[in-house]
Amino acid sequence: MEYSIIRNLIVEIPQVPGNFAKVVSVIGSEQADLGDIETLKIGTHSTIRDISVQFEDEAHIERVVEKINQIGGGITIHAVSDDVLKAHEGGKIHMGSRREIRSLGDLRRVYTPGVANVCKAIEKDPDQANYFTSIGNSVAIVTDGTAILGLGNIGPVAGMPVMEGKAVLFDQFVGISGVPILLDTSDPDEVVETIKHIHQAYGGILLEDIGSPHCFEIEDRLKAELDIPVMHDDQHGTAVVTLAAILSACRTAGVDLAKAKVGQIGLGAAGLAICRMLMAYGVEEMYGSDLSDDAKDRLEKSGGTVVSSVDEIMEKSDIVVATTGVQGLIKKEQVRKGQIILALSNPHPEIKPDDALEAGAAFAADGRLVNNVLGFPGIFRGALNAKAKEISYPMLIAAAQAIVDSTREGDLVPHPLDPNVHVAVTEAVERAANTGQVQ
Ligand SMILES: NC(=O)c1ccc[n+]([C@@H]2O[C@H](COP(=O)([O-])OP(=O)(O)OC[C@H]3O[C@@H](n4cnc5c(N)ncnc54)[C@H](O)[C@@H]3O)[C@@H](O)[C@H]2O)c1
Ligand SMILES: O=C(O)C[C@H](O)C(=O)O
Ligand SMILES: [Mg+2]
Repeated sequence: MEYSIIRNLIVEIPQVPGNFAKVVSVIGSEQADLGDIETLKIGTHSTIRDISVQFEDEAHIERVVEKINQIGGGITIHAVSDDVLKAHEGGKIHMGSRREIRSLGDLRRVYTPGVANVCKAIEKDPDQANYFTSIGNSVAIVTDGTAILGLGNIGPVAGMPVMEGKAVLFDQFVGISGVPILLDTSDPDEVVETIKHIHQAYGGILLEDIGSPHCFEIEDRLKAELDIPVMHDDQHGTAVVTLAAILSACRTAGVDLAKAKVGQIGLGAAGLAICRMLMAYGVEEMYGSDLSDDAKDRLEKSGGTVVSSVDEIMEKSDIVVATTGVQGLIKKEQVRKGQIILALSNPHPEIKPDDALEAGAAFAADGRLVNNVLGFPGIFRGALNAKAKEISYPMLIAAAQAIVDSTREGDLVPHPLDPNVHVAVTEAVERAANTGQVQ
């Protein structure tokens, strides 16, 4: 069963023992996936609950609603609401101010004429901008909309909810102001030129959901031409978290990563970066497959071995990572006993972790669990804290190591809401930026 829709069922349940269980059992017997339950109102005779449920499609929702309404005894569905859309009403972010203006004195300090002195101080010594503006705490989240999650080239405006989401994570996890920038061009010359012209307002540039192959040239050129940290999240944020998950799995399984055979399905932005990171970490046998000859060439040039098909990767590899954007690409029959399988495409993985485990995998995870949210916030916080001019390989390895160190024995990665992991990544990256060393 593929769950692609989340809805909230607002259900009134008369207070008779066993009534709530009847509702839950209908949801279970119809194979819908029960999520959070919130009590909205406790009355004398009945309780109103908001039950979050994942469904396959609209027909599935209708079936479950009808069955619940048929239970009888006063059990009634009052509304079916969409929690996800509700959470997006009005957008998820806004630019706020850090100073209140309550008096004319405040106005003169915060704005004119006081502000002119600050401008002159920065004109005289541009470094002062680090202390008297928000620049050093702001990161531009830049997309051209060409590889939004695994949804493909849906354009930058359709990708805005993802960019706003990244801004929310930046703010809540590490206190960075993330500012979405939507580009209506994918031409590397134009993208680089545009970002160069606007970069001065930001302490760093996070490139997000920019497709391959143009993402490689864009990132390389920006890194060379700007003296602030630039990182393509889908490449390096993903590679860091994937390396961390693989290291944790190897730790638990007692496997030596350098000696393991690793297969990567999909050699786009995320896939190629994962291969490069794993090979730099010491993996000797790195296999990759893609539909595009250019993508395969890039892997060969980076030192990996191209194989012809998904079948061959599944056949050969102890550890399999998939980042194709293709839901259900890996079949249960292709899974080998004891494999570690990370099917990282969002919103739908190449194989569901439960299916992979059922087919014999030793570890399996999807892109909701192994997600670059564990990496990019702390990587940028650490880089900004250190006033680093770039995000270097030792900084990325330090981030991966910090994620491994924050992972409980037996888990693949920490919980993304664990504030300790973002602090640990920040500190490790800052240390690596200052010393050039991982530890
Ligand atoms: N979990 C995470 O943190 C995370 C991070 C980044 C990307 N992703 C996911 O990875 C996926 C790819 O993202 P990307 O930025 O690398 O996109 P991309 O477009 O750069 O790369 C996708 C690659 O997959 C290849 N591909 C497509 N179908 C294939 C098939 N049947 N067999 C082999 N290769 C195939 C394409 O040719 C392309 O090279 C997306 O679904 C995205 O959500 C997940
Ligand atoms: O946005 C995410 O959840 C992860 C990643 O950046 C992706 O593109 O899928
Ligand atoms: Mg992304």
